Amino acid sequence: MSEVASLAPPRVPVTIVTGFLGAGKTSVLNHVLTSSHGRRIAVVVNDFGRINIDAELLQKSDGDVVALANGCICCSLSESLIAGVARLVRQDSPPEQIIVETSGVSDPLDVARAFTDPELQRFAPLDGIVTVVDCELAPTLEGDMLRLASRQVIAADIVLLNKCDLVDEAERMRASRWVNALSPHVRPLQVEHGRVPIDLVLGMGGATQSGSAVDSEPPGHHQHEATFDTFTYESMVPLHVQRLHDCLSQLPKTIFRAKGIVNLLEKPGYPVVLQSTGKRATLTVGQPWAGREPRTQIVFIGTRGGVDGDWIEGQLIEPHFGSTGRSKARASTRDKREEP
Ligand SMILES: Nc1nc2c(ncn2[C@@H]2O[C@H](COP(=O)(O)OP(=O)(O)OP(=O)(O)O)[C@@H](O)[C@H]2O)c(=O)[nH]1
Repeated sequence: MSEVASLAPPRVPVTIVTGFLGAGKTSVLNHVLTSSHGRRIAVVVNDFGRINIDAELLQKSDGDVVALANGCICCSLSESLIAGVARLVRQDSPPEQIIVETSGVSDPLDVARAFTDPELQRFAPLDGIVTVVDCELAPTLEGDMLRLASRQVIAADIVLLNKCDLVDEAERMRASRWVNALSPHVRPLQVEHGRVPIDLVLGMGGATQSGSAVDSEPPGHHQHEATFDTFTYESMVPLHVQRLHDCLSQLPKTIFRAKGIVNLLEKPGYPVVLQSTGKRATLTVGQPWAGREPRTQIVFIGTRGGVDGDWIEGQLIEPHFGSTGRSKARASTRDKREEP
């Protein structure tokens, strides 16, 4: 009997954390991972850009992190998601819970659909979908961006109205009404910096709302690659803080998100974490590079055709580096994907 039990795959519930670009998904994840709950949690993080910056920013150092980059787990990386979850569950000491952080361009119902696979349902059942909303930015979205953000809310079992510190009561109510109009069954929870009660995210006890929505949604209704572009700037040459500041302050509205690790001229020996969402940007000094080679890696994400890599490079590359020095020093890429 005990032998049979040990041969059966463990059942590890999966929570999907989703939300628009920069809404605060990684903040939620870091809050959960660093809180004292005594549970062993593994995470799958997906970044749309070529480099998985989120994996770098996670406050988790053991092996229970699966990083999937350069695509979206709701479409091009769906099989990698399934394989990653399977690997986590089948390891010698499997986690008690898996959290999947989608990229900001993901449609969570498509991610959830991967979990309708009977085999996956057996060992990694979907527990629920948590959608993080930036209550400052969400009401300003339009067109395709608004449609995507709306789908993320419609899919939610729980909605977190994040960044409440940045808005007044009237704006919080506005964001709250927007959520309720889309999804009358959820009561949005107001939070700051992703600080959500842990039990709300872990052990939701079955994907009631998301489960039924998944079944009723037709597949293949969206194409991220048709909607979003990314550009990755990479360089070994230290970057002047003023250049970075000037670039960020002039970013066109078509770029929603920039994030990465910066090798700043003014801060030798330390990587500096760049976070930029909408018109806000922060730089935070990280732990020393130690053995790592200092380099700048910044991913820019925006609308299709709205991310001008040449312009970004023109802003960031130090003018005293001639063309030879530049080509050696940098390796930026307009992130390539299959055309839809
Ligand atoms: N003021 C304020 N800033 C926040 C809050 N939550 C997150 N941020 C900041 O917003 C930026 C984006 O937060 P992340 O948690 O990385 O957002 P994300 O949704 O994971 O971003 P992507 O994965 O790129 O889509 C970071 O600079 C955070 O520190 C909040 O409640 N208030």
